[in-house]
Amino acid sequence: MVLNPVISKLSGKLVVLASASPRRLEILRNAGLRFEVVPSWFKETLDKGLFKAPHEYAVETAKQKALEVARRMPFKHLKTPDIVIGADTIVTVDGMILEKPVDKHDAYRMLSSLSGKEHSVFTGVAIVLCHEKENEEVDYQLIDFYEETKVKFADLSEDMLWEYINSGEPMDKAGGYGIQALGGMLVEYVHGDFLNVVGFPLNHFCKQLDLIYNHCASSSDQESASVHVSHNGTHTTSITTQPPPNLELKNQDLQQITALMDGFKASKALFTASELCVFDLLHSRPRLDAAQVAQEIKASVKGTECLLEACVSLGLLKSKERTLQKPVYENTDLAMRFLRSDAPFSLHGYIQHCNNTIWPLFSHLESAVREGTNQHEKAFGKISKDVFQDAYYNSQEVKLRFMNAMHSIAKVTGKAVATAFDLSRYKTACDLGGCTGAMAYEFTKAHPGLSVTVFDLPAVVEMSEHFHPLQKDNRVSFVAGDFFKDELPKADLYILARILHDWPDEKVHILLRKIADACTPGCGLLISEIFLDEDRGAPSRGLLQALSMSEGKQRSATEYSLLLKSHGFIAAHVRHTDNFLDAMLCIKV
Ligand SMILES: O=c1[nH]cc([C@@H]2O[C@H](COP(=O)(O)OP(=O)(O)OP(=O)(O)O)[C@@H](O)[C@H]2O)c(=O)[nH]1
Repeated sequence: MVLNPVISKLSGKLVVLASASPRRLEILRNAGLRFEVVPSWFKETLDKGLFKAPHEYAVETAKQKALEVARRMPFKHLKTPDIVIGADTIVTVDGMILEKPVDKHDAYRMLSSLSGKEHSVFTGVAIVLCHEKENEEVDYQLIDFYEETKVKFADLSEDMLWEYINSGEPMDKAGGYGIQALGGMLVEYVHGDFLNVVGFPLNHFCKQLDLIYNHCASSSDQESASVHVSHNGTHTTSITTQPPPNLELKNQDLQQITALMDGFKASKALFTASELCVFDLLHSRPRLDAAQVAQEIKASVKGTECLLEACVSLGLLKSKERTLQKPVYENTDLAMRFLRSDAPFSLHGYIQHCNNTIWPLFSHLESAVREGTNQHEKAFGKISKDVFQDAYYNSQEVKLRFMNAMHSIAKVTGKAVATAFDLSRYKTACDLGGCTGAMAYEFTKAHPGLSVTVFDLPAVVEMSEHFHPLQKDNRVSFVAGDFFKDELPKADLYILARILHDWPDEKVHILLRKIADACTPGCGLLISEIFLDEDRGAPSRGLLQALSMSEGKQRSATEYSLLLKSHGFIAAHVRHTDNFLDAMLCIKV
């Protein structure tokens, strides 16, 4: 017989069936398996609402039944089994999970819900492989799978129902019937494994043993395997071999955790070097040693030495050893391009903002999470009602720092956003909240026929000329106003770059309504944001940024397009730019 070699693989092993079901015992005995029966004490009380699909509930119950026996045996039976098998059978109909009826009325409820309909029978199976270690501890490797069989019942009259219930057969059976006995008379057809309905999917079990013992997952194999077998058009069987709980210390995992734990130290080292203008100094005077750098930045030699060495380890500086002399330092290419304050793509302004604004907010993250509120008061000693009003109408220093931060991000991201779409049909654009105009200049550079009006708060427009490029472009102009309150300049393309994430949906609707009112059909609206993946699992840049945001939230491209759609904008294209920001072009219909 074809399957016998698989069953024979278990000979000589202590196999335990963790089940009180006489049907399971019979099915496995008939297959020639030799085993002990130790019924599980696990109470079948898992919360069904916690499972996405019914089979997950059956599999989890099977696992718990088998694990309970595997863990109990070494203590109560003073022997460790090699293999423990657990199973759980359920019936599903109309979104309900039916187990064994608790009384005759429950049996009536179940059987009448099955009458004249097709239902599914799922049996979840768990195989626990026990590995005894030298110190007498036991490792458990868990393999689980499930099988689905479809069964159709004939129409059942009340008389038939009660006659069957009064036979006593339904009481210890999932769904209230035993297909192998009187219950077989109620059934019109069965699609799939008959024994699965009775309580144990023997064929699938043997295939799984074959996988374990003859193919990939030997009992000592710690790797996971996943195999999906499709039997026929009516049902699909899944086999999932899962790794045991991983008790081994893997260096790669440890490195991942350490990198996360140390992440803040790396950020702070970068912020400090940037704040102390180390990268600017080493740009104008490369190859200084630690004492020379310390003197220039007015810091201690010891502290500077540590900071420089840390920057070398982070790839921001290079050190050159000199025989019998102290090492000297210079910027790496990365520092030259992004960290010196006069570099074309300098992030210096944004780094200062991170250090002075984001860092203090993050140091109160625990309170922010507990309270769900902005931690401005704790971090800066005063309540914040509106981050922008605070940033712009606070001290001159704070305002400049904030504008610098926005400017550096816009310079780094501007080209990718400006060139994401063909905008040749637009002649006039309005960059709402366009701050220093850095993004607007990228748009006019990329689109020769386009003029851009930057619309921002009066305090911003007043300062914006400090940031204008040397070669001024008269296609960029500035208008002062509040986009929530004032009339928007007329344009056939509106740009919202890094604006919407700062606001809750209510405010986004106010702004979009104003833009929609200013638009004629065919006008464009270009939004640029970090678009979260649709399952909101990434990118972490966006998700981490959300932790310190006051009122706003990060959204996926679909979430943005739904907001826009409600104001008559159809999302025409979405571009993931690989830069800081993604972009979406919408058209007013
Ligand atoms: O057609 C049939 N359908 C179902 C059965 C039997 O129903 C029970 C299902 O219950 P469960 O999976 O919880 O298993 P228990 O009997 O409680 O035993 P455990 O100790 O393993 O929890 C099962 O016995 C099926 O065989 C049937 O006989 N015919």
